[in-house]
Amino acid sequence: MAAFSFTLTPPLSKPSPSSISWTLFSLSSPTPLHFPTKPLRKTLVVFSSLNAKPTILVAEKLGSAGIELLKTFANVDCSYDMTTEDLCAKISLCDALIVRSGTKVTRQVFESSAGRLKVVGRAGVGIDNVDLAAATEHGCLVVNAPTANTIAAAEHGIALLTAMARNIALASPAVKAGKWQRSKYVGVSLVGKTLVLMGFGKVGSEVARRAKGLGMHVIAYDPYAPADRARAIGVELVSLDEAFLTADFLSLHMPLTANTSKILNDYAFSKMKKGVRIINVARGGVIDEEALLRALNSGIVAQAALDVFTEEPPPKDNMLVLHENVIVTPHLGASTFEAQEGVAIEIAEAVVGALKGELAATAVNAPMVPAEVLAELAPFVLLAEKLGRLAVQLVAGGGGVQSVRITYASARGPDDLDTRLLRAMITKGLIEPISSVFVNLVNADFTAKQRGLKIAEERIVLDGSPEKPLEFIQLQLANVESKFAGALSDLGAIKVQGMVKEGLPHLTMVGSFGVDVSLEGSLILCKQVDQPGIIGKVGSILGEGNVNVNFMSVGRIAPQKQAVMTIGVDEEPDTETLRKIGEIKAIEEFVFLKL
Ligand SMILES: NC(=O)C1=CN([C@@H]2O[C@H](COP(=O)(O)OP(=O)(O)OC[C@H]3O[C@@H](n4cnc5c(N)ncnc54)[C@H](O)[C@@H]3O)[C@@H](O)[C@H]2O)C=CC1
Ligand SMILES: O=C(O)C(=O)COP(=O)(O)O
Repeated sequence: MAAFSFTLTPPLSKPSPSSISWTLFSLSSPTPLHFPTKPLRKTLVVFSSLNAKPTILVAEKLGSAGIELLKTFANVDCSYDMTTEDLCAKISLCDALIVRSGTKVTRQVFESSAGRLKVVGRAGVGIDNVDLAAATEHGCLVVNAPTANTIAAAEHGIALLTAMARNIALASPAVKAGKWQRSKYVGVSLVGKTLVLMGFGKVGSEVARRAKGLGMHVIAYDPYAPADRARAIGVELVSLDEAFLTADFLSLHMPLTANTSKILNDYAFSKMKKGVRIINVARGGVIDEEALLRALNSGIVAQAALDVFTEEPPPKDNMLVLHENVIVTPHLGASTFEAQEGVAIEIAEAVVGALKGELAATAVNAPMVPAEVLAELAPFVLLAEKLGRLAVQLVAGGGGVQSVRITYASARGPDDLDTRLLRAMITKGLIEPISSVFVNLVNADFTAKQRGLKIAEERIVLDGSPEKPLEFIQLQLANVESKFAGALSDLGAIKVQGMVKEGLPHLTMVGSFGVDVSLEGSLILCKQVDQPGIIGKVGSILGEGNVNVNFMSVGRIAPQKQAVMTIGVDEEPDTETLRKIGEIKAIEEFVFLKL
């Protein structure tokens, strides 16, 4: 992110519903808008504060190092053990919320925030307690802390595995109660036994390393895991059926999703060897708990060690918890001092970064755009938004746009250009001027879909330097009428095209007319019959109206034929000035556009 700085400035487009607003990648221009200028230092503004510091609500216990870090940037409200009602009541006063697994961040929470909540930080891995669809619809970024508790979770998995195999959890209270029952607590050995890992991601891999050290034969079921990573650790990836058929111990390390929900069910247990032992430090919901109870009672499952439950805390009469062959812990996987300090710092950095405008590397509901891609795309990001704003203002009537065709011309191969950011900004430009919706990278595709805006993207590979990510961007809006007929292409679509020159966005084509104007301030487009004196007349009228002209350019089909004049202006002309321009005889049509 070295090429960017982040400033706190008012949003460009419209007032925010709260003191903090998300104006993703709007440009705040630190120099007066005169043309030509030197390239500006771009400032990406994601959140712009109109007044005080942002407020971050920490809803569950977080390591002190993380709290201290948050306090350097924001007002921090640590309110633990809130009811849903308490949370909903507070949330409209908060810009960010940090939770662990104990808080359900439901649609109701996002609705109650009334647009103020911009970041939810999950201080841990699993985000199954956050309604991601609702977050995205509300333009709220969700970030997590996916790495700092990996080892703790893996160590807890191994602790449960060994404690279960040697009956430690049962034997210990018995001894404390004065019972010396050595034959009752004879265990099973681990060496040479097959451990199946369901899910071979960060935690699964760390469990594998440790289990191999215990002499176990480790295999894994994970259709998405890279085979070379498994090979490097000496783990074979197997099919689901093979996993069920061969396991002596089966340990779960997958996220809870629609696909993994109740993946251990009656069918799965029916395939397993009699006497299999189950460990779950992932999520309660990946096991059909009633099916597990049946399998324990029938003897298919000899023992289970559970850290997580479908309902947490589980009800007091939960038959699994009370089962004599089940050992349990209260969701302790991530609960080591070291992991909690690490997670707290990881999430604090992610949340503060997101509030400052950095694209979080751990964003869960937004595309992750690497910093180097972001750096080179920055001027094009601005161009994309400006072209969108310009194109939609050329549409006649308030019906908006139903479809947009975006053409990216580049000397790079089609696979070497990440357009998600550009698409999001074009969507922002097309939608924001005609609605009250704030569009950002999180909700752009959702907002477009919701408004029935179809986006078609195409790439043209041009000769040129692949150093530059793009030569030009072109937008075409089909099936719309235009308030400026000169903006229509031969096929009747509104067409605008632009490129980046010296780091600044430029408009280079309107309809079939080549133009060249820096996309700053506002713009007047005039269509006229090409003849001497027009530029002077328009210039004088604007001068009389105290409107500073920063640039003029004329694009014509041929001498004495029709031409389009683009005039960049710093101030908005009053109606009288615009009326006078319209009265110039040779001018056939004109339009004033705010960028
Ligand atoms: N008990 C606790 O306190 C803790 C629990 N966890 C949980 O452990 C689980 C794993 O965490 P990480 O390893 O950090 O996540 P990860 O994302 O690194 O790994 C998850 C793995 O599951 C795999 N997977 C996804 N869908 C699958 C499917 N249908 N079948 C098989 N594999 C599938 C993925 O390909 C991935 O390799 C998560 O559920 C997380 O919430 C993590 C930390 C602490
Ligand atoms: O990181 C995870 O997925 C966990 O399950 C840890 O949960 P916790 O933060 O301890 O409530």
